[in-house]
Amino acid sequence: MSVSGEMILAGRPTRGEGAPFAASNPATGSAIAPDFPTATRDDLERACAAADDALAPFRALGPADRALFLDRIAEELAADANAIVERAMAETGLPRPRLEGELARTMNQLRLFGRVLREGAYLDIRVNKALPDRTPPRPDIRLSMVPVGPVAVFGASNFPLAFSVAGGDTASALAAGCPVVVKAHSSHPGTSELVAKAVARAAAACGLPDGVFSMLFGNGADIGAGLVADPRIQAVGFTGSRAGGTALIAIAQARPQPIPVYAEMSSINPVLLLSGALEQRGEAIGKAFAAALTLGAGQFCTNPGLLLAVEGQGLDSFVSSAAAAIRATTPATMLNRGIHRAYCAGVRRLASHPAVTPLAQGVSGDGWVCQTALFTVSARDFLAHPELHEEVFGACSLLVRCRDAVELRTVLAALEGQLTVAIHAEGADDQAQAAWLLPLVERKAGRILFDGFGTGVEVCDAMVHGGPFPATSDVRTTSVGSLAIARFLRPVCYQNTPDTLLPAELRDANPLNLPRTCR
Ligand SMILES: NC(=O)C1=CN([C@@H]2O[C@H](COP(=O)(O)OP(=O)(O)OC[C@H]3O[C@@H](n4cnc5c(N)ncnc54)[C@H](OP(=O)(O)O)[C@@H]3O)[C@@H](O)[C@H]2O)C=CC1
Ligand SMILES: O=C(O)CCC(=O)C(=O)O
Repeated sequence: MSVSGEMILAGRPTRGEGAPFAASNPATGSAIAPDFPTATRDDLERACAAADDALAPFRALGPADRALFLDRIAEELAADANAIVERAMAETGLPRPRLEGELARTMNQLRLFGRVLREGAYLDIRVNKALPDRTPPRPDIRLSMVPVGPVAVFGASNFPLAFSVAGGDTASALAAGCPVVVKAHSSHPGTSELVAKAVARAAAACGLPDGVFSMLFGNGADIGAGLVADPRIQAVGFTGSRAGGTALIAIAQARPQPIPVYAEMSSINPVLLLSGALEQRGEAIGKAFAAALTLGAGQFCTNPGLLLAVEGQGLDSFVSSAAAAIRATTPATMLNRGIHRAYCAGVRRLASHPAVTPLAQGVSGDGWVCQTALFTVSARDFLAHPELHEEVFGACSLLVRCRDAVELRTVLAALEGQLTVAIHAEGADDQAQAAWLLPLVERKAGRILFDGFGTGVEVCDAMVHGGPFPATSDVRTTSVGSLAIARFLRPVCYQNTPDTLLPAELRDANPLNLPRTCR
């Protein structure tokens, strides 16, 4: 399958009529053919109208048939795997093994939601049968989940497959029964086209209504903002910058009918290095930290951007080992000019900050490459300068040196919400300190992990990839793992409803054989 510059408009390959743009190869800075004409307001209108029309028939399909659709998307992606990976390599500068792994993860996510649909627990079916003899009598009351309606998904630049056109947001929204309109990320339009065509082929093969899936090219301020404002869109999935996420939240809140925006934005993922762990294995943790920091040029929202540790010999051995590993890191190509520019500006800001001292820098290079950087600051200065708490997206981290555990806790308390907090602990004293810190850690992050780093999110039932603002805009949810489907469902209760009028999953005979709570 070749890239031709087409969007998917209500299930069909369509050439936009708006101003065209081209992708750039971040390794060379040169444009990659072809041009991608963008969507017009009319295209946006058609995509949203078709999505709205598709809602009822897509819901009526039932979980088992939607599972077949998700499995079929995975098959279509597998059939086009080589073309998708090669185009993504050219558009993102990410290496083949990373993209092959990401494609496999994308297919597994789709299949995971297929399993979720077949198991049926996501519907949280509750049946309270009538109690006519009770005083007062209880009516028959039954609850199930329904799709919220058409969902807008914004592809992320840093995961061109797993968080993009057929990524976790799209997979979980489709699984919930919501038609999806994707606003493609302009950094990888060719990859987006290939993936969108795979989704469209799957939809056609499953005989689904046209409007179940659309994917539009266009800039954020116009097509992106228009999509969130469209009255037919009922929820938004987004991964990207804090500025972008908060802009979309403002648009969604200003609508006559406000809607939820599930935005995953900014996180510096504090790593707490407790004294016992540093004394026992400071050197090994230093090496492991440098590897986690530089993975994918640090372009992960789970990147370890902040280290908190108490001064001492263990910390010294951590620092010398991490610094040596960082000095040896070769420059890696970043995703695009904007992300490279923002990274360089962030590193310059830290380097020129009077309270901050550089500890190590990686090898530098030409072009849009990431030169790894590690800085340090005292806890006192960190607390006095909130601007040091901001994310620098890329392989840059800041070590906060604390006088004692109480000061470390004070620093942690001053931080904003996070996706992850990692704790390195060894021995009884560290365990006791971790137990003392955990209630605070729980308030800060959606995922707490021991003796590791947050990069590399497992896609499974127990995963939480979320957290308090600004990590995400809704602390109650996750964008990775099977619980992500809950973002796109809402409960509906049926009272004294004739059996034949109930959704199949609520009928007395339980024809779909799904689990239910009956009391
Ligand atoms: N924490 C994280 O997980 C991530 C953080 N980032 C951060 O984001 C920066 C830029 O990266 P990028 O991926 O382009 O993220 P952006 O947030 O800039 O863009 C993401 C998507 O949102 C759209 N968008 C952005 N602003 C608006 C707006 N005001 N109204 C409507 N749509 C909008 C963009 O459209 P368009 O580009 O067409 O305008 C794009 O499709 C990085 O330097 C990094 O700091 C990036 C990726 C992940
Ligand atoms: O590490 C992961 O797999 C998830 C990363 C992520 O969500 C992001 O970087 O935007």
